[in-house]
Amino acid sequence: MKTSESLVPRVGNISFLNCAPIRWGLGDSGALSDVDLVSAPPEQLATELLSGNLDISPISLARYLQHADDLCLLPGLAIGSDGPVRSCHIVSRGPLEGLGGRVVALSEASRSTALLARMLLEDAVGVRPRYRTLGQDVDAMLSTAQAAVVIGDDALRLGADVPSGLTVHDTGAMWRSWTNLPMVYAVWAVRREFAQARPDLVDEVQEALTDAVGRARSHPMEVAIAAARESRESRNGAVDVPVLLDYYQALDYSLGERQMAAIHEFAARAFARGEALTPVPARIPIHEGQT
Ligand SMILES: C=C(OC1C=C(C(=O)O)C=C[C@H]1O)C(=O)O
Repeated sequence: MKTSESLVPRVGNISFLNCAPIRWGLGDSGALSDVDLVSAPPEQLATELLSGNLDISPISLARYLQHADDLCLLPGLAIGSDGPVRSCHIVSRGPLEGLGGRVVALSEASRSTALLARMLLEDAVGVRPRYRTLGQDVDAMLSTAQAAVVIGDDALRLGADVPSGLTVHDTGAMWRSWTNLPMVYAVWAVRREFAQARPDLVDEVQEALTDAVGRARSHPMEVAIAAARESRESRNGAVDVPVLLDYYQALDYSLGERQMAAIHEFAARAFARGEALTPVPARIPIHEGQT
């Protein structure tokens, strides 16, 4: 990728293992030197993008749908799964059917999975729990709640080694059996102003990210080894290579027709429940913002 003029785009990257393949791919191609890559948890990236400190970033689908007027979708890229996702779970002490009137703790790190879990519990399982939003610490969450909704590396670790007495319900699998659709947890978004001012840079970043995903897909073992190393260096604890190989098989970074249909379905179901978000996100992504 070669950036035009001197402007270096400020690009977000989720600091979880779900984006380790993209970090690996950007490093492999050398594109890392053409962008100012900012790694942080998803909610922090959303704040930075919406306040103008980032130009392009992954953002939880729920947040994107709340701010669709200010953002454009970057075509072709998302974080989702067609079935189990392995890192977005409802963790419970007993069956989900028993959660009526009980407390379910929602991780403050999540917007999409938190909303999805509420939809699944109320509209698919048919229970009405009470919710409390807490910092993502599974032990602390489960000390005051009957179930917890968790995402990212903590959830991945938990699903790979389930503590006794707990059941892990994968929200990707639940959404798939409810709707027959893949789930899109996050999309890449561009500030509308930036998309209008620098469509050339948006295209370059989009190409670099797509290329990174392709490179990572062709080197699964190298990616899993690099991600395992990354996890050992983080304060949260190691994730083993076989777990990561499975994880990257489950994760889908594409945003095609089926994923767009899934976004519409998610938005429509959430809107019908009274959520403050746009029910029909722009179907034609980026260049629509330039009219
Ligand atoms: C698959 C994941 O995708 C994500 C889930 C998000 C959410 O629930 O709001 C937000 C961004 C992504 O990190 C994950 O975090 O495990």
